[in-house]
Amino acid sequence: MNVWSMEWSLSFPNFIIESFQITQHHRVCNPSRKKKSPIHLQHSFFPPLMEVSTSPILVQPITQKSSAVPPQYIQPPENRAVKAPTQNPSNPNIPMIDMCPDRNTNLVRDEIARACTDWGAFHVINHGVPIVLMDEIRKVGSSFFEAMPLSERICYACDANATATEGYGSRMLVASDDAVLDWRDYFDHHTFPLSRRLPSRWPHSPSNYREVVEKYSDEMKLLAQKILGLLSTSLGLSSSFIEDAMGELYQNITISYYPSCPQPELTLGLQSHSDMGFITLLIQDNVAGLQVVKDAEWVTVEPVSHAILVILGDQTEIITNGTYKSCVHRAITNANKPRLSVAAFHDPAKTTTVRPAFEPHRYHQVLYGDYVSSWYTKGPNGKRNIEALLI
Ligand SMILES: O=C(O)CCC(=O)C(=O)O
Ligand SMILES: [Fe+2]
Repeated sequence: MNVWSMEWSLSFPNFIIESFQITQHHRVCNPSRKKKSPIHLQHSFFPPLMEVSTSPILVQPITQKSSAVPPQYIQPPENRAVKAPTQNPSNPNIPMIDMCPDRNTNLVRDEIARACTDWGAFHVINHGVPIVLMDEIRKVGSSFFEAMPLSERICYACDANATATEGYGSRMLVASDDAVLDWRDYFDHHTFPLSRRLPSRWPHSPSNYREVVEKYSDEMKLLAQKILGLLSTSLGLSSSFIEDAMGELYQNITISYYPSCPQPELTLGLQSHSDMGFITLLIQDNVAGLQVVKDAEWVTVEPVSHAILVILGDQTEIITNGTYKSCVHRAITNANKPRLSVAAFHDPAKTTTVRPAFEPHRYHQVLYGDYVSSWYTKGPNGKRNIEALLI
């Protein structure tokens, strides 16, 4: 047993029992089979400490048990979020682009080009995605985390020993056992190609959960294709250039839930990173927490309920030869309210090689599968992975 687990066991003995039960529940419940009652496992024995020396699996149960942040969630001082000045003229709001079909396409394209050059991220409105659908996915997502009992939620736990598996978890970005943990739980859905889409693995409740995620996934794919077309033409490429280079589109939808945190000054909801793929389309609830880097400063992306945030990923930086940079972002925590976001990631197949569209190449070409493996083994740490490809 390491020192950390000893301290943990002294300060949080109830939680140790509970985290062990979570692991056990995961093994016995399968949402597609008849539900088994977890009751028979509860308090059946006190687990030996050796077996529970790993970190807790989920964040949400900690917040219900403790007023202190466990040591594994404490960020080193250089990574902590210092409060941004409320009004800072060098920190303007992220660009807002009106995609209304009545607008002149050249104008929209120019605005997108400027936003991609200056920020690597921008809000879109009048994007064509029904606002009711955006509200519905936020609603079914928060119902999963807040209305479904933990004993049922845990039936959907992802495989904690593999990376990027579908389901309910907390450790997507964690590269090693001694990495600082994110103050976030999530549900990850595999949605495209359709052969990966298995709604029976998604939450059964509320009753419209699966239908809403499917519809939302279809809408996000259409919007992603539209935006990739505009990115391509804004660089003088044919409108299908990036989509063709991407090949078969892989889409994951991650609903992130950031519980309120007793010591937000010590933690991060999600560490600083850029997304691996081409573009991410993100919506948030009305609780601020997402921050992006602009001119070496962290800027908060204020929630706009009907807007969708477009975040450029590393493959877009590679294919545009660095004309458009991927956006470094993170999520901070707060002491008062949980926060929810829904991210739709659009990536190539792992067998696709991505290379710059312009000469001379400033980045090495990369097999996307290799890029993903390096991201998961080294961890994101801002832009470390893409910088390794610079020529
Ligand atoms: O929750 C957010 O606002 C950010 C989520 C995110 O960056 C991610 O999942 O990659
Ligand atoms: Fe991200």
